[in-house]
Amino acid sequence: MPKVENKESRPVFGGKITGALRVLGNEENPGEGLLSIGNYMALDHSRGAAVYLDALKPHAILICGKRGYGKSYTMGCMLEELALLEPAIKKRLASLIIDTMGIFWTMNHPNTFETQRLKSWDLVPAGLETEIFVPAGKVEAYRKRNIDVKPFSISIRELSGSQWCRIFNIEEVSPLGILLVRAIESLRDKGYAYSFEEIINEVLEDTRADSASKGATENYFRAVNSWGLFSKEGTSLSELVSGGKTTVLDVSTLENENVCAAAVSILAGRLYEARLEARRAYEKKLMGEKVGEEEFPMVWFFIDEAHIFVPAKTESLASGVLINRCLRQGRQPGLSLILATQRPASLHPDVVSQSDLLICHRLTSSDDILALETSRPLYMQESLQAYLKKMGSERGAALIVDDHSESVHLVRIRPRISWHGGGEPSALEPHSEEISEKTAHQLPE
Ligand SMILES: Nc1ncnc2c1ncn2[C@@H]1O[C@H](COP(=O)(O)OP(=O)(O)OP(=O)(O)O)[C@@H](O)[C@H]1O
Repeated sequence: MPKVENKESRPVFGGKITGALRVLGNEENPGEGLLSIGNYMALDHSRGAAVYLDALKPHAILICGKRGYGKSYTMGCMLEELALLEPAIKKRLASLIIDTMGIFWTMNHPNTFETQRLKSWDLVPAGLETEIFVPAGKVEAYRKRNIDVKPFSISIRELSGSQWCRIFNIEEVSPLGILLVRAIESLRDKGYAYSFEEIINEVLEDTRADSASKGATENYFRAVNSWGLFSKEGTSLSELVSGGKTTVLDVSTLENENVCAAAVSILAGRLYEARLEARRAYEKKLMGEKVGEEEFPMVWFFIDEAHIFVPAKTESLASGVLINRCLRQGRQPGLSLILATQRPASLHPDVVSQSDLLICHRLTSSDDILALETSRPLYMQESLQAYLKKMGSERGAALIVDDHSESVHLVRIRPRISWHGGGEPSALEPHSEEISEKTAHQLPE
């Protein structure tokens, strides 16, 4: 990775800068742990100096933009760059992406579709070592399509009675809700893992509930069982996340948004706890104490379709942990949160105000622009709308607002080296050159 001491790399749009700008996200970065995300784009749209993001410190990053202008592509570039870091830094970091659209499994394959474009950037197609997890009950369906996946499940006992009520959209004070909460809390009190069968038995044995509520509860849990996301023990965090690893958790088969939010909430809570523990161990090590265990890595937690998990006007099952722990307190334990959305106006306002880096692709809806404008940093000299107008409509172009150097940058995100699975399908046949490139590196059927 080249060392960046580039005096040319000043932001196109000015802003307050002290000395030469080096790396976005950390003014003190010594030229290591850099994510090469693209190049400056001059106002005449010619290519300028390279742009890097800092990966040494934890960050809260919001990526936004209207449909099809590069959000998931940019997240893919960041995942690639984290996977390509120098070994000494890479082993202390881990990437985990919640893939709501089922498009990141393709990262194992080289991007032979854009070989020519990559060449113009001095890049070559390359697949990345990625582990893909899917709900345990869906593993066979993926394997039948020749997609190599691992099973993921959440322990049933991680969810409280009131969380189950949210998942089923049941009022906690209804007869059904009361029965459900009573059964779950009684099982949780026993302190061991339990299955759906044990929940159903607990419900059926409840002497205070009516038979209609019992029957309905039984039906709900039988339906949940068929989603294949829950099990008695659940997948351990260390299986999912470890130093140097890129993990994709594909939740695209889960149709129930509340369940996705519950899964994210549990994972985010566990990541936060694990990092707090790692941080304590690190401090002890600094104080000279012997600490045996391998350190849990600093995690870069990526979430696509973030408006589902941290909505503006209501609370999802994941809102609390994402906002209060990951966003507000995540920096201290070393947890980075990267959220992407098409609809900033539908996001909780704290996401915008707590993000230290905003990567904004094309946006045209006035609601969305206003949502970002409302927490517009004072150092922005023009309105966001004016900046976006200058940026134009090129896919992959992005405005980056960096709270660290208090500056605004116009950047063209680099092409992906690994296969991007989120492109729009076209009714036209691919160009003949693309076909020949593709058949030379055929993707599995
Ligand atoms: N940096 C880039 N360089 C070149 N092409 C890009 C770039 N970013 C995006 N594109 C093109 O735009 C297409 C759409 O990008 P992407 O899939 O990231 O959209 P999105 O913003 O995530 O859309 P959605 O909101 O629908 O998920 C890509 O398939 C690719 O062809």
